[in-house]
Amino acid sequence: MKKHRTWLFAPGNHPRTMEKAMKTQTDIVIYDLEDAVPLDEKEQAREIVREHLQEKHIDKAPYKLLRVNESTSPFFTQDVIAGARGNVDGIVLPKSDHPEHIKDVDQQLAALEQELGYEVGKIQLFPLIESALGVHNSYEIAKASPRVTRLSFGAIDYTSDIQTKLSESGEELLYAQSQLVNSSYAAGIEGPIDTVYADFQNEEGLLRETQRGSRLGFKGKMIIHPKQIEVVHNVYTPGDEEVEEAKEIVNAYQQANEQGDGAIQLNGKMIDVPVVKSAQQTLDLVEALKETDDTKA
Ligand SMILES: CC(C)(COP(=O)(O)OP(=O)(O)OC[C@H]1O[C@@H](n2cnc3c(N)ncnc32)[C@H](O)[C@@H]1OP(=O)(O)O)[C@@H](O)C(=O)NCCC(=O)NCCSC(=O)C[C@@](O)(CC(=O)O)C(=O)O
Ligand SMILES: [Mg+2]
Repeated sequence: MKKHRTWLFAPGNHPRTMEKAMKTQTDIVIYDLEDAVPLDEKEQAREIVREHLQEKHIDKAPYKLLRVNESTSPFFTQDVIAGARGNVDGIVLPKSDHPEHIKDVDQQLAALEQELGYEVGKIQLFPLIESALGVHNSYEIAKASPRVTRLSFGAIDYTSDIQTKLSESGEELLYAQSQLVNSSYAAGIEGPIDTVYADFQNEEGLLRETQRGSRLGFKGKMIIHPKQIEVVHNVYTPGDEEVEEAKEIVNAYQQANEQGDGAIQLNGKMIDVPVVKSAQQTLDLVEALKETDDTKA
C-alpha cells in the first residue's frame, strides 16, 4: 500500500501551477477550489480544473485530490460533481465540523459513482479539520464513512476560530493536533496530515515545524510550494540509521524467539513485542514509500 507524505496545493484558477505541480516529486496534488480561489472566479476555476483533469497525460500525475468549497457554500454540490466526473482519487472537505455532513457526501458520491459506472466507495474523503467544533467531533468525523482515509489539520483557520495567533513554537496547536492523532488511530485510520507552513522561503522553520508534527504522530504535511517537498519527504522517510536499527531488532528478536526467549537485550536496551512491532512498522513504511516513489516520473 502506498504512503503519502507531501500534499501539494495548486490553485484551481492557475492552470500553469496545476501543470507544474503534477510534474514535481510530490506524493499528492490537491487542486484547490476553496481559499486559493477568489469568490468571483469560483465557477471559472471549476471549469479550468475540469479541463485539466481531462488532459491525456494526467494519468501520469501523482495521486489527485480536489479541495471543494465548504458544504454551506453555493458551489459545493457542483464542485463534488466535478471531482467525481474528473475521476479524482479523493475529495478534501474543508471546514469539516459534523459527521452528518460526511455521511451526506458519502451518499452523494455513491449515487455519482453508480451513474458513472465506478466501483461504489472508490472516491476517498479527506476531512480538513480547522475549527474548535471539528476538533471536538474529530473521532465521529473519522468514523462517519469508510471513505474517510485520513484527517488533515488547518492551523490558520483553527487559530482564527479559537481567537489566538499562530506562534513559532506552535503550543496553541498542541491540543488540536494531538486530538486529531488520537481520533485517527482510535477510529482505525492512518495518522493525520499536518497543516501548511505559509512562510515558504523559511526552510529552517519548515523543518522545525515538520519534525514537531512527526513527533506528535502526523504522517505527512500539506504544502503550498514545490520548495517544501524535499524537507517534508526527508522528515517523513525513515533514515538509513533508523532502518538498520529496525532490521537489527527484527532479526535479533526472531533468533531469540527460535531459542524460546520473549524479551532480550540488544545494545543495552530491552527488546520485546511492542519494540519489534514498531521496528516492523518502520520496515513496512520503507517498502510502501518505495512503491510510492516508483510510480513517479
Ligand atoms: C504562495 C504562492 C502564490 C507563491 O507563488 P510564487 O509564484 O510567488 O512563488 P515563486 O517562488 O516565485 O515560484 C517559483 C515557481 O514555482 C511555481 N510554483 C509555486 N507554487 C507552486 C505550487 N503550489 N505548485 C506548483 N508550482 C508552484 C511557480 O509557478 C513558479 O514557476 P515559474 O513561473 O515557472 O518560475 C504559490 O506557491 C501558491 O499559489 N501556492 C499554493 C497556494 C494555495 O493553494 N493556498 C491554499 C491552500 S493552503 C490552505 O488553504 C490551508 C488552510 O486550509 C489551512 C489552514 O487553515 O491553516 C487555510 O485555510 O489556510
Ligand atoms: Mg483553511
